[in-house]
This record gives sequence, structure tokens and C-alpha cells, in this order.
Amino acid sequence: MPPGIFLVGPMASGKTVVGRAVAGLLEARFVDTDELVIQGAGPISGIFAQHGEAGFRRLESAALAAAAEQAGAAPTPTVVATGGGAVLDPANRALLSGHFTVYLLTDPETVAPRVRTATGRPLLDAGDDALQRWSEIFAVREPLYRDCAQLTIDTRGATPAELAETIADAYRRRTDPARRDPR
Ligand SMILES: Nc1ncnc2c1ncn2[C@@H]1O[C@H](COP(=O)(O)OP(=O)(O)O)[C@@H](O)[C@H]1O
Ligand SMILES: O=C(O)C1=C[C@@H](OP(=O)(O)O)[C@@H](O)[C@H](O)C1
Ligand SMILES: [Mg+2]
Repeated sequence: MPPGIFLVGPMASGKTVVGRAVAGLLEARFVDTDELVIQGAGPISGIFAQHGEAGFRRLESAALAAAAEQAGAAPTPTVVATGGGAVLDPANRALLSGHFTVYLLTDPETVAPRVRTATGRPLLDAGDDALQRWSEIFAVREPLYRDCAQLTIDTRGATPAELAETIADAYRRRTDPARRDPR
């Protein structure tokens, strides 16, 4: 099992906040591909404005590949929060399926309060009805999240700390043979 834990799921499902908490529990490094992109090219809204979504996707795929390489090289585990659209690129899905990839499942009711005001996510901030756009995007991507995930976690009604415990436990069971179910 490679040492990478990759979180996938729709915008505002909690990949960043939960990923950081998982890293804290496992004493792992934490990487957010959006942050890598921002470090290299500035705010995401600016990248979309200047280079379009396609330009952002190229940078995102490069950031994901860099995160996976770092994860493979490090002696300790690495937790990677991806962006919600990372699963669109088939090469990214292939990369993710070789790691411990966790899908954070959620629904429109749960994310509604999180996307009500401007979020810095260009795909949601472009007009009035952010939740409607979130739902349309989610419908397209949902099968892709399932496709590349080894574990799906229902995040609804759970706190980030609870979700992080669940993911850290699942990872420990996979990586430590002594904890594995004898089945
Ligand atoms: N399980 C949760 N319970 C309550 N708030 C959450 C939960 N997960 C995420 N949030 C909040 O929702 C917002 C979006 O979370 P974030 O981690 O940025 O999502 P993502 O990285 O998937 O887009 C943040 O304000 C975060 O604190
Ligand atoms: O779903 C998407 O297409 C996007 C999700 C965002 O990340 P989060 O999922 O962390 O919000 C960010 O990568 C960008 O705004 C595009
Ligand atoms: Mg995020």
C-alpha cells in the first residue's frame, strides 16, 4: 500500500478541513493540490479568468502528480486534499486508484450553508444560484468519485474530527497487518 491518502469529493464536502485533521492524527504531511496551484500561479479565480477552466485543470493535474510523487518518496504518510474537479482527468483517476483514495460523500442540503456566500470557487461564484450549479456539477462527477475511491465515507451529520478518526482508523487497518480483520 503506498503511503498516500487522497481525499476526493465535491466542492465543500470537507476535503481540505478533514484532510488536515487526518494528517494531524497520523502525524502525516498534508498537501492540498489547490494550495500547490495557488503557490505556483496565484488565486484560482485569477487562473480561471486568465486561462479558463482548461488552464486550471492542467495546473491541477500537475499538482496532483507532484503530490503523488512526494507521497511516494516520503518515509511517512502523506494526506492529499484534491480539488473537486481533479477526477475529471482520466490520468488523474488512474493515479488515484493506485492510492488509498477516500470519497467524502455529501448532498446539496449539507453543503447549502457552506456555498451560500462567495467561496473563492469560480464554478460556484459566477452567478446567483450556487447550489443549483453545485448540484449539476455533482451529478456529472458522482460516478467518477465512486470509480476511483477505495473507501466511501458518508460525511452527513459528522464533524470533521469524527470523519478524520474514521479515515485514520481505516488507513491504519490497511497499513498495519496486526490490525487487519482476519477475513
Ligand atoms: N463535516 C463537516 N461539518 C461541518 N462543517 C464542515 C464539514 N466539512 C467541511 N465543513 C466546512 O465546510 C467548508 C468547506 O470545507 P472544505 O474543507 O474547504 O471543503 P472542500 O475542500 O471539499 O471544498 C469549510 O468552512 C469547512 O469548515
Ligand atoms: O470542483 C471544482 O471544479 C473545483 C473545486 C475547488 O476545490 P475544492 O473542491 O477544495 O473546493 C477548486 O479546485 C476549484 O475551485 C475547482
Ligand atoms: Mg479544498
